[in-house]
Amino acid sequence: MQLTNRQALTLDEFTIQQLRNFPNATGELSTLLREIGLAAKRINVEVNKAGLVDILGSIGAVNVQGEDVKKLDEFANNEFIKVLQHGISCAGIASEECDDIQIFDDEVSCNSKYVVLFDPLDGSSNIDVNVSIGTVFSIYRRTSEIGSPCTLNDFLQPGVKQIAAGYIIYGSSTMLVYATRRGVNGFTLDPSIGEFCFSHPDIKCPTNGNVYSVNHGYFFNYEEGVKKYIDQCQHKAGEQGGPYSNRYIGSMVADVHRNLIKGGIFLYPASKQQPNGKLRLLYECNPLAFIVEVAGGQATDGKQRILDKQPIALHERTPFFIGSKDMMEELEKCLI
Ligand SMILES: O=P(O)(O)OC[C@H]1O[C@](O)(COP(=O)(O)O)[C@@H](O)[C@@H]1O
Ligand SMILES: [Mg+2]
Ligand SMILES: [Mg+2]
Repeated sequence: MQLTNRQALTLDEFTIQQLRNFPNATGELSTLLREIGLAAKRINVEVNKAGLVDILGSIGAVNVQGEDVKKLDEFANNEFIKVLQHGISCAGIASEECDDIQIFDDEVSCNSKYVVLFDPLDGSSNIDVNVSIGTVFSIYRRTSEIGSPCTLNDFLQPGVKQIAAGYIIYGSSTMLVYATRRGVNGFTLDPSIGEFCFSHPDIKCPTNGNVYSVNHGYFFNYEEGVKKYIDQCQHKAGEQGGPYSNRYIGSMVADVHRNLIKGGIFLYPASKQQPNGKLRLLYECNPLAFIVEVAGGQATDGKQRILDKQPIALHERTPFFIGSKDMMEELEKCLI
């Protein structure tokens, strides 16, 4: 039985082929996506042998968010920075694990047009227990002058200005999914050749679904509208007749990936303890909102479209609701 599709384009081949549609393109974005693919493969190798080598557990420090930094968080962060700094397309980065932006000030980087924001490992609480985790990234064209070092303002752009965004999910297989305004495509890592291969063309988010993803433990701390919607999910019959199913992995990339493919909604609302929610606008919510919107879904903070929010600070947090269009519209009615 032939299980590997040998016809599938690799990520590198795919991005090079895409260039044929844009004869004037410089190829910088394609190069950047391939560099991100390389960082992802390096991280994947470590994630896959995490129980065998001394890479589980914490480094014994907290990050700028006040959260415990795991060894794999640090490894993934360093790997991303190294690959992007050695590459030719990125002028600087912002990361969940770095207090401040990192400006690459060598000549090649100063002449690069893109900045990249990322959450190197998403789902930190799942790292040590072999549950799916992810990486999220967001790409903007810089607004500062090419030829000079990038600036903070290059990173504080609303999500609607993203040129591309994506995620890697280290799950039962490892996948890289990325979106440009033209569409969302998915690539599965084929371990036999060590390449991401084109497996999920033109991903569309189903307009409806049966799954809602939320941390029920905080239920009594959510605002009334959110509680009303969750209550509705528990009582309302989904397409298959029964009530909606609750699925909450605790790795947002994995939860949103499932809902993107099968239909569903993910909620991380504000609560009494976390009045701005938990998730970070720039490198968690914006990229996922961009991908899901290009795929036909929606994403809001409960009041406003995520992609329209003007960021004020690098690590700002926001309540986050994202998913299938019809489910998002139902939620909106409850939040009024
Ligand atoms: O345990 P909680 O409060 O439900 O939070 C889980 C959420 O926090 C996150 O782990 C935050 O991401 P990091 O692990 O990158 O900090 C999300 O992936 C996940 O959805
Ligand atoms: Mg995260
Ligand atoms: Mg993280």
